[in-house]
Amino acid sequence: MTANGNAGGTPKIEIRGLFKAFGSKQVLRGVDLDVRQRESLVVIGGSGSGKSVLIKCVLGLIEPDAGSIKVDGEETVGLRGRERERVMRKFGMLFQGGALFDSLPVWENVAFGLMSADGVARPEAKAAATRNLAAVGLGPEVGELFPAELSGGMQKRVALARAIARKPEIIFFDEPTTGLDPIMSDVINDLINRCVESLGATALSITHDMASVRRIAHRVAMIFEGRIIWQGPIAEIDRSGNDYVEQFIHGHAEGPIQMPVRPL
Ligand SMILES: Nc1ncnc2c1ncn2[C@@H]1O[C@H](COP(=O)(O)OP(=O)(O)OP(=O)(O)O)[C@@H](O)[C@H]1O
Repeated sequence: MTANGNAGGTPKIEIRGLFKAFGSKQVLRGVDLDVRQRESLVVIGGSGSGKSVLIKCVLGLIEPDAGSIKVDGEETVGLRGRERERVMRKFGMLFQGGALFDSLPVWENVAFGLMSADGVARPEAKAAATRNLAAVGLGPEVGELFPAELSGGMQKRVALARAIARKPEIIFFDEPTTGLDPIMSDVINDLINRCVESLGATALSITHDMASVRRIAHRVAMIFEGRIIWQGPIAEIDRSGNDYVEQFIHGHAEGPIQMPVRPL
């Protein structure tokens, strides 16, 4: 992806001192992170390190115990009802697994938000869905199929078409390439870049897939034990000088990140 032009100004998302525990399990322990306007930031980290919890806090699906999450400079922690909806209107999401509605044809999946939240009439919504499907390389005939009739890669494309349908300012990608072969992963990464660029959107993603990170990230942040322990431009990830990042990007079992494994 090309480097982003706007490094200054108000961050699109500004996270400060974010804490979240579930019972006695402290997951986020003071996350500080900025996502700049129109940049693509990817959060990496091991399984269970809190990536999904972090993204859910930003989305308002989980209430943090402490801390601040500003979107365009506006505090969003604690927003409810219409105020929360107004912020949600800026967001598009591509969930792990696609999260398509099995009972609806593809075009209705793509047009769902347009019809239900924006009140767009069915014919216009269908035309918009067809345009969005074309943007991810799918013909209008795919719109008439049901999700179960599609391959995993096509489902991801449909989920991407749905994520961009309402022209969000910020798009969240949760493991966008999980379960795809390397070639289809590359197609999806490329589509993500094109969609984010053509919308002029800001992207916040989480993934384990380093090939995907290298394709879609302007900047990378690594989360470990509930804090951001390294962040920097993607061009610097191979010379981070950080042992945790080194271990993660090379996938070594040995290193400072220890997986608790009990003997058999
Ligand atoms: N609703 C919840 N209730 C209780 N514990 C939770 C809840 N959501 C997440 N956790 C716990 O928080 C920790 C972090 O989970 P999270 O899903 O954020 O990890 P992750 O970094 O996204 O992992 P993965 O890469 O495997 O998806 C885990 O130990 C998980 O069990």
